[in-house]
Amino acid sequence: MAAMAVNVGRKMPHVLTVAGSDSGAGAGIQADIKSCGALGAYCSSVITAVTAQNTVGVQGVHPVPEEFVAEQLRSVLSDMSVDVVKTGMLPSLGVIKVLCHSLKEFPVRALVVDPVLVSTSGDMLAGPSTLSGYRDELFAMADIVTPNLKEASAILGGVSLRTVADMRSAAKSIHDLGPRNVLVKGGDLKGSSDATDIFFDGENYHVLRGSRINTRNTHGTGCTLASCIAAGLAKGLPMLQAVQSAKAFVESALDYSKDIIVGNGPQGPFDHLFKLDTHAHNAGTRSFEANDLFLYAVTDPGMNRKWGRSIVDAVKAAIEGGATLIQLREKETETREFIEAANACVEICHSNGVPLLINDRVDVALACDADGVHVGQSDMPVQTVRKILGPGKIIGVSCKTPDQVEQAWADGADYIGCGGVFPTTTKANNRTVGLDGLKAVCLASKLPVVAIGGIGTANAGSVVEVNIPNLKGVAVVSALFDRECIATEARKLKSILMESSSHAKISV
Ligand SMILES: Cc1ncc(COP(=O)(O)OP(=O)(O)O)c(N)n1
Ligand SMILES: Cc1ncsc1CCOP(=O)(O)O
Repeated sequence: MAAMAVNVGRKMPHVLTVAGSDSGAGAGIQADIKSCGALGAYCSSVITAVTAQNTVGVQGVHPVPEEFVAEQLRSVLSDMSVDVVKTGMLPSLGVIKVLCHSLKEFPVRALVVDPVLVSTSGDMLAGPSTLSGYRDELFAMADIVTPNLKEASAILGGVSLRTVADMRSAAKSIHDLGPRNVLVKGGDLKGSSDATDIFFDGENYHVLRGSRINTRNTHGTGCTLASCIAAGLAKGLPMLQAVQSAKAFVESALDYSKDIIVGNGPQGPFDHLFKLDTHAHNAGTRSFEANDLFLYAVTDPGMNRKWGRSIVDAVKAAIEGGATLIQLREKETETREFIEAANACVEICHSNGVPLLINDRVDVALACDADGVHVGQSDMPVQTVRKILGPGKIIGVSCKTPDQVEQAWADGADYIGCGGVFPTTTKANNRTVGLDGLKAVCLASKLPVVAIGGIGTANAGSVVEVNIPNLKGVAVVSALFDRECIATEARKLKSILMESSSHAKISV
């Protein structure tokens, strides 16, 4: 709703990265900021060293004086309500001591330690005294430590790590040094055809298998994984889930970026934001804006049959009348026909700058390269949908309660559909939550919300009057598609929404 567009007073999930700058921007601070941004967490940064590096290797390291690291830490931690601190390159024992001191003065919810000792090109990034600083001071404060095989070996005095069984015992030995959880990353395990990591929480081992992506663009993988874990924790995920979704993100990003070319050296960076490879899938997908929810038109095959219209004509008419988002909710349409219609609708929607989502059917969304999917509480879980569709797509989820809203946020949904706000005959056996239920959902949600269920010209104004900033619009089925002229009804509804929101207290 035009007047519901301002987000006031929302606390952002916040990660502070304490790490080195990588001039080539594949790793370090630059990778951390991009990763957190891609996952929807704010990322502040304390720079511990400036490095001169590129895709060939590290040409120079210029540590930042310890007192100035301390000053940066104080600036951020005293002001910005940081949820999670993530560490990368800590170039001296002094910097580790400064960090431990700051974390005691300004405690945070979680500490993620990526023990950066050696760069992927083999260059040393920390001296021997730093290693003792990790072991003797920082690990005891850490919620998770994420060494690769070389780092795990160095931490444990040079033990050789050649098998998954070795990784398990390394995880246990590192856990004995104090961190609550350990992730030993096996990406470099010789002779392994996949990317197996071992997660140990002090009681249970979890073998996390992933695909090995064949690419030179792996620079910054460790920084990215640790930052994604930190972002997940900042968003409220439990540790194992944060690790699993971070691993899935890194795998998708490596796969997406496998053919991009930046620099001439043996190790290239990858694209955290899924934007650079214009030939890859998801390219050109329009990013989600909450105001797209303003007038959300949801199709219905029964209504189209009743009025003798095709799906494509119905969608064209809704867009002509001003719909800002389309969902194909084709419960009874055969898959072949559904995909053909969806392909045509994607073209129409995109040439009009309107995103298109598919209800429930992730396979159809993939087949037609739709902008995303809307799922309900008993459909495919949001985390699974995200894994399949990747981070660039829009995922909406139906929620009736604050608990469901909390889960949707943690799972990485983009918006909430809340309803039925009013009784409806379009969806059978659907519990009505009323305007009070809608308010409760909006107040609990950090995500934008769209109201659905029994909404039309007669009551759209009362929905707008709920007047909570993250309520961004109405989703309607019968008020558009069970009418003689879809475009006319869309225009009427849109002008009511615009008029009512101009009276709402919150201004644009
Ligand atoms: C925008 C929007 N909100 C809610 C729903 C309902 O989805 P779901 O709970 O999956 O129910 P069905 O649509 O599958 O009957 C929706 N489709 N769109
Ligand atoms: C799909 C759905 N989810 C909750 S209510 C509803 C139906 C909305 O249809 P209508 O706008 O015709 O009431």
